[in-house]
Amino acid sequence: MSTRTSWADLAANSAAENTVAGSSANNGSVGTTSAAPPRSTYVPPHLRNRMPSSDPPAPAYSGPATSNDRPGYGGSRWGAPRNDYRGGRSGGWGNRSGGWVRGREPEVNPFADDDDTEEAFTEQENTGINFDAYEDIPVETSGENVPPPVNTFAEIDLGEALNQNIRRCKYVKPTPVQRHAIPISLGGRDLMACAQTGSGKTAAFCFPIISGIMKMQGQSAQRPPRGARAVYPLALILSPTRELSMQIHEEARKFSYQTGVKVVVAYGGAPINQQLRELERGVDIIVATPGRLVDLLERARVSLQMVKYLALDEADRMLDMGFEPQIRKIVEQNDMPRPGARQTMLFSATFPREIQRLASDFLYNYIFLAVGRVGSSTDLIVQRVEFVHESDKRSHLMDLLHAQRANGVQGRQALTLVFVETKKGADSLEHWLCVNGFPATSIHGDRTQQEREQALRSFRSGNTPILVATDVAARGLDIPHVAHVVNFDFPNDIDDYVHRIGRTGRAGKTGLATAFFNEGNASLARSLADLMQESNQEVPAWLSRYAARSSYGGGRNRRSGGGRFGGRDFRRDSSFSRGSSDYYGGANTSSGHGASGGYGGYGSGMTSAWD
Ligand SMILES: Nc1ncnc2c1ncn2[C@@H]1O[C@H](COP(=O)(O)OP(=O)(O)OP(=O)(O)O)[C@@H](O)[C@H]1O
Repeated sequence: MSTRTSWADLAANSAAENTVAGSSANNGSVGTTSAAPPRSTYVPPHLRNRMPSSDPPAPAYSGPATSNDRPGYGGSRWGAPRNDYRGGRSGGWGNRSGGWVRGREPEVNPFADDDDTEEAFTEQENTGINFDAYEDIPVETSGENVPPPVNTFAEIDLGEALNQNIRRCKYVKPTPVQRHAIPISLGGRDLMACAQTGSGKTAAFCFPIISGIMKMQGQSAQRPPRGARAVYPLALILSPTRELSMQIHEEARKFSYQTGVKVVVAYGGAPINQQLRELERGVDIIVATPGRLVDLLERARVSLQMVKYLALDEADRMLDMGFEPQIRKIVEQNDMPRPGARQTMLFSATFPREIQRLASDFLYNYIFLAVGRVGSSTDLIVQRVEFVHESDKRSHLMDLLHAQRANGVQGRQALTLVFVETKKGADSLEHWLCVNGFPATSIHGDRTQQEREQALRSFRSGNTPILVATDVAARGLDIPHVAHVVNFDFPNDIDDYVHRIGRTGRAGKTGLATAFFNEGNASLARSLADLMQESNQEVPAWLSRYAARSSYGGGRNRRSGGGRFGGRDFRRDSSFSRGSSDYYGGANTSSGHGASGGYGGYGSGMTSAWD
C-alpha cells in the first residue's frame, strides 16, 4: 500500500499530468518545473513536490521579525511569535522541519502552475474574461445602511499584498457580486449573498476575510490559553464537498500569498494526522467540510473561540436537511462567538426562502444581496432540453458526443461533464463510454478520495475529456474548460439543475447545457420552463405544454415570489411578520453598473432601475 496521501498525490500527479497535457496540446512545453525535495527534509503535505517560491521574497522576509514586520507565517497577530501561544508543542517544529526554519519558511508560490495549465488549452480557448456580460444584471440589496458598491479594486482598501495577488490572478476589475459584497463585508456587516454560478463569489468572501486578518496582524488581541493543544483560527470557511473545500483552499492560498495569512484545509477521506500537522504549523483561515471539522472539534484540536469570520459557501446546501444538524453543532454548540460578535457571510447561487429563514438564525442585522434573480442561471449558458426516453439516453448521448467530435470540439480537448442520478449509474455509464471509444472517468461518493481526486485531475487536464458525475460535482467546482454539461438524468430539484449547468459558462465565458427530459421529470416542467425563460432561452413547445399541465415542483415555487425583481429577500415577504426594522431596513435595486442612483441614500426606501 502506498503511504502517500491524497494531497501529496495531488501535487505529484498534477506535475505529471501537466506534462502530459502540455504535450497533448502540441505546444511542446513541459508543464512543470517542480522537483521533489530531498527525502530527509520534512515538508508539509501541501508543499510537497514543489520548489520554494521563485518570486522575490516579500519585504517581510528580509528583516528581523517584529510584530509589525511579519515574516511569512512566523509572525503573529498577537504581536509575538506564534510559538508563544502554542505552548510546549511549538518547540519541536524547528527540529521537525529539517531545513525549514520556523518563522522563516519559504512560502510556496501558489501561482507557479497556473500558466502551465493554461498552455494546454490555449489553442482551444483563450477568449479571456468577458465580465461585460454581467454588467446589466439587476442587483438588489436590502437591509439597513447598505454600504455603496465600488467599481474598481483600487477603490477598496484591501492592502497592498492582497492587491498584488489580485493582479497576479489577472483580475482586472471586480465582478458585480464582488463590487457589492466586498464593501459590505469590509464594512463589518453580515451578508446573505446570492449570485449566479461562476460569477466570482469565492473571491467575494475571501478578500474581506484575508484583508481583515491582515489588519489584525500586529494588533494586540485576546490570546488563547497558554499551552493549549488546540489551534485557534480567526476565520472558518465551510463548504459541502471535499473537492470544493480543496478548491477554495487553493484559491485562498493564492489570494493570501505573501500576506502572512495562513490557510489550511481539512476534509474527510484523507488522513487526519496530516491535516493535524498542517494545522499545528499555524492557521488563520481554516477551510473545511463539516464532518471533518466536527471530528477536529470533538478531539479538541480546533477551537472556534477566536473566529472573527464565518463563511458558508453553497450556504443553502449547508443549511438543508442533510447538513443543518452538523452546521448547528459547529456554529451554535461550540465556542464560536455569537452572531454580532463574529461576522457571518452566506453565499450561494440559489437560496430557497425557507433556507433564508433558517439562515437568519446565524446572522446579525444582515444585508441581503441578490445579483440577478435568486436561483437564476446565467444567460452565458445556452440551455437545450431534449425529450429522451430512458431507454434511448445512451444512444442519444453518443450522438451528442459524436457531433462534438465532428465539430472538432472534442479533438481540441473541450470538456464534457455528464450528470447522472446514482453512483452505480455513474460507474456503468463511464464503463459504457470507455468501451465505445470515449475516454471517460467518474466522480461519486462510492469512489475513494484518491480516485475522486485523480478523476478530477484527469478531467481538468484534458486527459480524460468526459467526466460522469453525481451531484457531488454539481456545486462550486471551477473547471475552466468545461464546454458542455449534459444532464443525462434530470435532477430532482431545479436548484440542483442551476448548479449543475453552472459548471460551464463561467467567468464571462459561454457554455452549453443539454438536458434529457421525459415523463418521469414532468413535475419539474414548469420550474424548468420558467428558469429557461428568465435566462432568455428558447423553451421547446412540448416543454411548455408539460409546464401548462403541471404545478411547480422541485423547489421552484420556494424561490419565486413577488414581482420580477421583488420578493427575493424573505424578510420582504408579507408572511414574515416580525414587523420590526431590525430585520428589514429597506431595499435598493440597481443594475450591475449603474448603481449610483440606488445608493444615494443609505438603505432608505426602494428604487428600481428597470421597471
Ligand atoms: N474579478 C475577477 N476577474 C476575473 N476573473 C474572476 C474574477 N473573480 C473571479 N474570477 C474567476 O471566475 C471564476 C469563477 O469564480 P468562482 O468559482 O468564485 O465562482 P462562484 O460564483 O463561486 O461559482 P459557483 O456558484 O459555481 O460556486 C474563477 O475561475 C475565478 O478565478
